[in-house]
Amino acid sequence: MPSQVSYPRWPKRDEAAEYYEFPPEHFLAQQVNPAKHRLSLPLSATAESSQSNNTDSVATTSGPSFDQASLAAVFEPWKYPQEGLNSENGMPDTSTLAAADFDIDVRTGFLPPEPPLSRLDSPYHIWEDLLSLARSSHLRLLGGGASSSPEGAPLARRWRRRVRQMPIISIEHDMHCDIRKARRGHLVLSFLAHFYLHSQPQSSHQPEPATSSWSDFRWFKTSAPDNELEEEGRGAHLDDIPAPISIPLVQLSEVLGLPPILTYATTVLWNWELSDPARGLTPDNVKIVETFTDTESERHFYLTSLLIEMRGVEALTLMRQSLDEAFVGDRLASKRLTDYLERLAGVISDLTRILAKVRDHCVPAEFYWAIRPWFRGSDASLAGRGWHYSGIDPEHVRRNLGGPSAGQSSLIHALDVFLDVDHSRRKERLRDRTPRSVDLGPSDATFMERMSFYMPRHHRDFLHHLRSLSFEDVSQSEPPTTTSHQSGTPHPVRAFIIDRIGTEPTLSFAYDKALKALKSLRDEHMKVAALYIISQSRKSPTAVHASDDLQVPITVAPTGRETTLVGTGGTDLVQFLKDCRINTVDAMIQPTH
Ligand code: HEM
Repeated sequence: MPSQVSYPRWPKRDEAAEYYEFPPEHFLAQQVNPAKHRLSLPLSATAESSQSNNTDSVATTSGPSFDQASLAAVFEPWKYPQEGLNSENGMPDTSTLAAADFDIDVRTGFLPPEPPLSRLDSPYHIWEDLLSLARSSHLRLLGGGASSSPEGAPLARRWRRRVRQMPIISIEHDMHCDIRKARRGHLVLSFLAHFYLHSQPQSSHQPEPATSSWSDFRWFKTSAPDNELEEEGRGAHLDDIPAPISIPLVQLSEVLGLPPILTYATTVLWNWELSDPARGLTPDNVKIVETFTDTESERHFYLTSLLIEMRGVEALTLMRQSLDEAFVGDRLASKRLTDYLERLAGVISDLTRILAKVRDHCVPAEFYWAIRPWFRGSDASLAGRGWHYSGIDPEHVRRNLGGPSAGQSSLIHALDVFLDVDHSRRKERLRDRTPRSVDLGPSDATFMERMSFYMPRHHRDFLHHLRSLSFEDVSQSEPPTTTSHQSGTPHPVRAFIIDRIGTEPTLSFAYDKALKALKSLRDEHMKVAALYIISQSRKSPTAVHASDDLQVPITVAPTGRETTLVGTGGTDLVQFLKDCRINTVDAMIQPTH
């Protein structure tokens, strides 16, 4: 008997939501007891449901920002499910943290099946209030320098004091066992942490306000310590996350399996709501909730990734079906696998088109100078010493964590794992590897491996599981001639295809086609990175004229002309992106096709 493991159901059309034990036939159970059965799970489920109401939304968003006609073209012919998503109506119930699952939904992929909460109620409303207040308190990067208005700096300073003075709220009221609250809590606290740290002036004193304003009375009439200005001036609070944020943030991070910092999951996967709850999750009905700058550029930046995740749901389905076929391994399976790989190439091309459209509403200079610096992680703290989590870590302990990056998208990692793109450069390839300009040889912890640390625990587990899948035990009668894992364990899809190069050339052609599409995605990504980061770094921040509110001091971004550009996750950017592309090409079976 196979060992019994509980996973979420990939729901059929009308099944009730529940967790169940994988049948031994399913590819996710084949590790323990393979049995040759073809699975015919539906491509997408269409359960009917109603939408949860988000009437308490505090969204600061405008409508969807993609050109809807061209967006529709990208999402055609695949139809994103129109139905609402609710656990009462045939959806897997991911609302409990007790579920041993990969938290991947058949209709929403790595996105939660229900819209994320857009506001927490008592007692956590205090965090929400401070987040709302952050927007009206003139918080500027590095204190705003000369661009700050006379009343701006004291307002911001008082906001930071309020953060330090807020009560420490236990997550044990109900947040630790409610995943939607836990996600929203992580989002709010990590936004607060980044607002708090990155709005502090890095040096010298800020000008005092000429007069008191109405809001001074309303929010801060009780205290205005004289030494506060001096404290911030000498950097007393730099790189220090106050206990009212750090304690619940670290606790929630443990619950969610995330580091205590802003991540891709926080800014994208859990940062959306529906314009019209009745219409369900569709590309033209989703909008971003939280931003640092309240700009269209920032919303569109997150939205681009969100739409990629949505379109990627079909890729996950195709991967699952392909693995089923590779497992069955008969002639019909080869035909089906060829078809799935061709379709996967089409989906990846759609991802490329969505990525390219980031240019439509995200202004490069705004992104580089006014938005991206808010993402800085503690590994890029200007003082270069990491962040201290007060109330959690001893005084001398500093944590070095990277800021959010779409490199943390489990979807792109899943594509790499499924197609056997090897970023560690440790596996055997069919040909000599393409040399890199700086060949560092195999690495133990590649950037991509490190990035998985920034994914929610269940998604990281899913990738680990996908990586460890092998049908070696069932194919002993027909052992693969080529191994692709360092350990010698055959990669299920690649080994299947390589074994049939001579007899079924269309199969390897389709596999390479999917890899070519992934390479094109990386080509486009490099163009985007060149536009949004490399070329901006060569300009002056004074070129940012988006609005007075976005004016940033010259010290805020990496100094004007960096010799080695560093990504948000701390990588040598150009070299790294080139390497990712090289590793994609190296996975191809017959790249000259
Ligand atoms: C304006 C848009 C974007 C810019 C400027 C940008 C920039 C970057 C940078 C600087 C890196 C280096 C890693 C690091 O963060 O340290 C990176 C990596 C990465 N980004 Fe983006 N990115 C953008 C959009 C996206 C989107 C929408 C996705 C897909 C959801 C994405 C997926 C990735 C992936 C998977 C990596 C890891 C390297 C790779 O697999 O090729 N990026 N990006």
